[in-house]
Amino acid sequence: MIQFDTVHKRFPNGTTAVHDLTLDMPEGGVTVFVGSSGCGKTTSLRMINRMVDPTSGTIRVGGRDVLEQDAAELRRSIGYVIQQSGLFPHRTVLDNIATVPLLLGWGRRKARARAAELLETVGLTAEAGKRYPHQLSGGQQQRVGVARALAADPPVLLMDEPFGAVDPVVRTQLQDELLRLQQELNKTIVFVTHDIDEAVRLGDRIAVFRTGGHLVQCAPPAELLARPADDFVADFLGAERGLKLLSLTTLADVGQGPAPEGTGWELVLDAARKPLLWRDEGTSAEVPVRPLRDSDSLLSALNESIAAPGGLVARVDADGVLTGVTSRDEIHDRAGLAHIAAGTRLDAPENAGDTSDTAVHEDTDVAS
Ligand SMILES: Nc1ncnc2c1ncn2[C@@H]1O[C@H](COP(=O)(O)OP(=O)(O)OP(=O)(O)O)[C@@H](O)[C@H]1O
Repeated sequence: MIQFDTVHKRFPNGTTAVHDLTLDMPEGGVTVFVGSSGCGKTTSLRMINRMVDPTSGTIRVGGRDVLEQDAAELRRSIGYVIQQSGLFPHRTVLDNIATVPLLLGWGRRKARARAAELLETVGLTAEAGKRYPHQLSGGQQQRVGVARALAADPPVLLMDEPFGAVDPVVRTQLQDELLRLQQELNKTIVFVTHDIDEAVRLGDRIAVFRTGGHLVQCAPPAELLARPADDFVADFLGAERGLKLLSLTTLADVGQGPAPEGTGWELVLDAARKPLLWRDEGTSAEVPVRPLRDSDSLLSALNESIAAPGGLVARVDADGVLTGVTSRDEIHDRAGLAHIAAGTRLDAPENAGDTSDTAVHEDTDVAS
């Protein structure tokens, strides 16, 4: 859907922001750009909708060279979300969302009906639509920003640190919303972030840049975490990259057995068989329990198995009813398998063709 072919951007002051970038972004996927500050992520993103034009090279969206299209028209056909939401302060939320449909000549009634529908899609009430942006929280404003970008149903969405300015709890909620929306809408999304955890959570593929606008590696999150192309990528992913990898595997196929009864730590259930707490039979000491579902990650399970007395994790179904317990050892074993699977994926015969776009550059041409 989006193709960069040896794209170079040098600003008039001599700064090379993007260095010979070649990268394909498939339709319906989320590609996340990460890298240290000033490595060219935003410039690369902004060249897609011609807010910045490349010095050389070609960018195609849906097969068409962006430089052959009218810049304003192109921008209206591509959704764009930025960190501070970029909403018009003197227009109501509803009118903000209706901006692009109105520019496209949809007519006021149809544009507002579409805006009202989108308010609901991003989890806001109709009442919020009548307010002005400053009357909403930061997280709500970001939701409006996403709704506005989706208003004309563009196939491509560019998101530049859209959740960078909200607290971690709201950030997680917004990420969940985006994942839910993406399942429904299947847009081609390019997402810029500083936060590697956000990248791992949201990305189908992660492109790691380093200073001077060099792409170092582009690969699916599991592959990136298991097989970083070089020390730069490994350092960027952090010392806990092994744990991050476990956040990508769910508990679903980890075995479970009956909860212990009669001796040591016992799992106390309510009348509906929902876990309440762990209680020590001998001392009557009580410890809280955090039951996990099949969709929870191996990382959450490992965390809970360390915190839980006896190293047992309580497993529940979608209604919160106990299905069994899993031991710390079983979780460890599955974690080891997840690492082996991710680390050897490319060596498997059926994957003989390398699926990653890895470009390790030797020169260190930083901004001059
Ligand atoms: N209009 C401009 N004129 C001159 N230099 C620019 C301009 N815009 C960006 N740059 C420079 O280009 C380089 C890449 O900037 P860019 O904003 O793309 O990086 P980034 O990876 O998005 O950074 P951050 O993570 O800090 O937002 C930086 O050195 C920046 O100072």
